[in-house]
Amino acid sequence: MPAMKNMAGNFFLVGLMGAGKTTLGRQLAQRLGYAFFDSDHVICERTGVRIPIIFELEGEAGFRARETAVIDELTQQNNIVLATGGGAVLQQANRQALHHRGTVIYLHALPELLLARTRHDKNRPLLQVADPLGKLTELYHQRDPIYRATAHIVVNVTEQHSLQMLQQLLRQIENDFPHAHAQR
Ligand SMILES: Nc1ncnc2c1ncn2[C@@H]1O[C@H](COP(=O)(O)OP(=O)(O)O)[C@@H](O)[C@H]1O
Ligand SMILES: O=C(O)C1=C[C@@H](OP(=O)(O)O)[C@@H](O)[C@H](O)C1
Ligand SMILES: [Mg+2]
Repeated sequence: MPAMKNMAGNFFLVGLMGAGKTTLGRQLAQRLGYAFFDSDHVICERTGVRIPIIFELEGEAGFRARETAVIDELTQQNNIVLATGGGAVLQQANRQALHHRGTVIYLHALPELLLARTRHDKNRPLLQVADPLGKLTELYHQRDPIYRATAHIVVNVTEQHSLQMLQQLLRQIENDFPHAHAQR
């Protein structure tokens, strides 16, 4: 029953590193006139350090605990767009909060494209390895089924630029959830 799907008016973006969650999320929020949040940015603002430092000092587990707290807090708002970090769906609590408190959009992209978009960035600790394509392929196989199970909408990310991606995303939201942003 689409009209009931997203009473809170929220949109949550999930997907692997480099899919464009942060970029497209900001543009979607601007288009809808919604507030935009990125869970990674909120964590960095609150800790005062970049993500690699959190991984270094507290390990991935420490980062995940902070991520879960921030996602629980942010998803309780209304009329927001939230770009999550790629690993947010690993925690059951996050999957529940995202799925039930808004419309979840999975930006699906293949490892080769994700590599092209992340290869020069040092801010993603999980990809600072000898074989980042191998790592992205491994993460893709682990996480793709989880993203699909959590999402209400799957958008295929291609080489098209972000404004074209936004148009495609808006069309899919309209088609699949014509009432999804009725509270706007
Ligand atoms: N449609 C696009 N076309 C080309 N580059 C893009 C596009 N969307 C995002 N990017 C670039 O890809 C990189 C990863 O995007 P980002 O939004 O940070 O992804 P995520 O938050 O999913 O990890 C950034 O350098 C961004 O500028
Ligand atoms: O996939 C992951 O586990 C991670 C993705 C990152 O966010 P982006 O998906 O925005 O790059 C960031 O949360 C952290 O480096 C861990
Ligand atoms: Mg991001």
